[in-house]
Parts: sequence; structure tokens; C-alpha cells
Amino acid sequence: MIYLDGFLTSEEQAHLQSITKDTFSRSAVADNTGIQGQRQTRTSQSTSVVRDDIVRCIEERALLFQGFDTPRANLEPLQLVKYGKGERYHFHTDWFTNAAHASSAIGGNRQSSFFAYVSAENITGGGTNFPMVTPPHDARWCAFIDCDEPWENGVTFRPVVGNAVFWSNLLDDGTGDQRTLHAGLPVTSGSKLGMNIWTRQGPLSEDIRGKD
Ligand SMILES: O=C(O)CCC(=O)C(=O)O
Ligand SMILES: [Fe+2]
Repeated sequence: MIYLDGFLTSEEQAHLQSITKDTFSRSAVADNTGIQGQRQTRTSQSTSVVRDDIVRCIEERALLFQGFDTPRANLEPLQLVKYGKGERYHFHTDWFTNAAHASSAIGGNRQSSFFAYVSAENITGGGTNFPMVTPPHDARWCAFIDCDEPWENGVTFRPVVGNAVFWSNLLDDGTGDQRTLHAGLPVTSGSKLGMNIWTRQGPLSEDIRGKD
């Protein structure tokens, strides 16, 4: 996993908020049969970000971070996720456990994830917890991770606005890495806005990605 301090500028944070205003709806999740629906396990609201020059610039940053060889067509549309008090996303992996969801016709599986914090107003709770990741020792990390979390709970990233966490979802053989299990912990007060940037193994069609 890689922690990114200052992944989004404050102008980008404000822009993402303004272009997605009033576009959020209750987040869907696929169940183990691959069917999308609303679940108690994900109570947030989400929206897909429509591309403009600033969004393209963020997409380009996410692609270049992964090297020169990641094609733009492998990126899913950016997704914003909004949580109010009591809302959360239970433990899950971003990679699909159902093969039907990861077929090459639809870009394969999710190779990598960025989760960026776009806004956090008067927030308590709402960290991103990775129970199978060993917490780092250096106290400087306490600005970014919850150092009060019991060691056996793994790592909880605090929702620090502008920052992002990056990780690879798949092992070298293309199978899902179980250690990427994570949750958006309940927001106990205030609100949180996050952003998912998912890169697929292969290209997505234009009807999924939208026009470049
Ligand atoms: O809200 C979070 O901290 C994590 C959200 C998440 O994992 C997701 O939307 O896939
Ligand atoms: Fe996730």
C-alpha cells in the first residue's frame, strides 16, 4: 500500500463537490451472485463523476502514478462516495469475487484502487480500516492513521482531506489479494466525502467509461 499526502488540491476538492452536487443516490453493491442492489452493508450515497478538464487531470495523475503503460481506457469513471452520520461500508474487497463481474469483455478485475478523501466536515469516525495490514510503528504516522486503534485491528486511515491511499488488489497471477479487505468505518458525527479511482486489468468500453 502507498499513502499519498496531497493527492488532490483544494481547488480540485471544491470542483469535485460542485460538479456532483445533487447527483448522489444510494450506493449499490454486487452480491455473491453478481447482482447489484442496495444493501445494509453499504449505506453511503455515491455518484459517478462526469469528465471535464479538471477530472481528466486527476485521471491522468492516477494513471501516471501506475507507470507509463496503463491505458486510460482501463480506468473506471471516478466515483464519489458520501457518508452522513451512522453511514458506513462494511468489510469488502474492491476486486470482484464473482468471475462474471471480472470478465475480459468488461475490463477484467480491478487491478488497483485509490481511495481519496475529498471532504470531511466536523468528522468523528469514518476512517478506512484494513484489518489484515500491519500498522507501521513510527509515531509520525499518527497524523494519518488512528494510533488509538488496537494493534490487532490492523490499520485505520483517518479521513485527511486531500490525501489518498493506493493499493494493488490483485496478486501477480491475477487472483484477488485477501489482504486488501477493508471497510469504511461508521461516521459517528459530521460527514465525509471520498473518491474511488479503480483501474481495471484491461480496457472498458466507451458505454461504461463515457466519452474521453
Ligand atoms: O469510505 C471508505 O473509507 C472506504 C470506501 C470504500 O472502500 C469503497 O467505496 O470501496
Ligand atoms: Fe473499497
